Amino acid sequence: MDTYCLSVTCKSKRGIVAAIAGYLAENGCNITDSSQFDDAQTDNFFMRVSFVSEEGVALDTLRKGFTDTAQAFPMDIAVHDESHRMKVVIMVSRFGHCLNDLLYRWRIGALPVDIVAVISNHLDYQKLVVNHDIPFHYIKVTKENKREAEAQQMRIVEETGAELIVLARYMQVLSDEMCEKMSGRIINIHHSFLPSFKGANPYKQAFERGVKLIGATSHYVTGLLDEGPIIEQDIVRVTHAQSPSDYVSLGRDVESQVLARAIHAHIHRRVFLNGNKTVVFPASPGSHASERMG
Ligand SMILES: Nc1nc2c(c(=O)[nH]1)N[C@@H](CN(C=O)c1ccc(C(=O)N[C@@H](CCC(=O)O)C(=O)O)cc1)CN2
Repeated sequence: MDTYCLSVTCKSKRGIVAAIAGYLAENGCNITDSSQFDDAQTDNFFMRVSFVSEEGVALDTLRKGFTDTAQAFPMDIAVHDESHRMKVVIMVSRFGHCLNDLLYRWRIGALPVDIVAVISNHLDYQKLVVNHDIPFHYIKVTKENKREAEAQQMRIVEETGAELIVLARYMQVLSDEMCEKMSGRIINIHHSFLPSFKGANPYKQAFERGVKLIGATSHYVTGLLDEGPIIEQDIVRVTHAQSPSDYVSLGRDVESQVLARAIHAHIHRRVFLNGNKTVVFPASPGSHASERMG
C-alpha cells in the first residue's frame, strides 16, 4: 500500500486535527505518523501527516475531498505520494565536498531524489558528475554575463522539470527574479553559523573575530543574501591555534552533513515556511529505509 503525506498550513483554530484525522479515517486511511505545531506568536498552525490508504482511495480523490474540510478551516493543503522522487538540480563552483557527499548519498540510495543536472561555473567536477551518468552543464559567469548565464540556468531547470535547486557551495549571488520565481525551492549551504558572518569569506571573518565555534547553515535562498529562512545548522569547535585554512578543512564535514539533513527534510516535506523562519518536523520512522544497506 502507498504511503502519502498531507501537509497543512492555516490559522490556528480548535478542531483542525480532529477534522483531518476524521476525514482520513472516513476515507479508509490509517495515520502512521503525525506532527503539528501551533505558533502562538503568529497564530499559524502547521501539520504534517503520513498515512496509508488502506482501502485504495486514490490520491486525487483524497485531494478533491479535502476541499470541503479546507473550506471549514481556510488552509493551504497539499497531499503527496511519499514514493515520489523529487527532481533536483545541483549547482556548484570551486569547492566540491558538498556535491561529492550528495552524489555518494544519492548513489547508495540514502538520498531518494532524481539529480537531473549539475550546473557549474567551473569545469572542476565535470568528470565526477559525468561518471555518475548525470548531465553536467558548464555555464561561465562573469559580472557582464550574469543575466544571460542565469537565463541558461533557468532553462535547464524548466526543461528538466526540476522541483528543487541545491546550491552546494555555488558562489554566485542569484538575482531577485530567480529567487522570487523559485521561492522556497532553492536551498543553500552557507559556511557559517548564521546570522554571523554573512557573504563571501565567512571563515576569514570568523578567524578575525576569534570565535571558538564555527558552523554551517542551510537555508532557503532569497534576494537578501544569506538571510533566507534557516532549515538546518550545526557547529564544530575551533581553537586559537587554528587558521582560516584549518577552518576550511574542519568545515567540510559539517557543511556536507547540514546540507544533506536540510535536503532530506525538504524532500520529505518536513519543512514549513513560517514568515522568515521555518518549522521543521522530525523524520518519521523508516524515512531512511530507502538507503541500500552495504
Ligand atoms: N540571492 C542569493 N544568492 C545566493 C545566496 C543567497 O542567500 N541569496 N547564497 C549564496 C552563497 N553564498 C554564501 O553562502 C555567497 C556566494 C557568493 C557571494 C559573492 O559575493 N559572490 C560574488 C562573486 C564571487 C566569485 O566570483 O567568486 C558575486 O556574486 O558577485 C556571497 C555569498 C549563493 N547565492
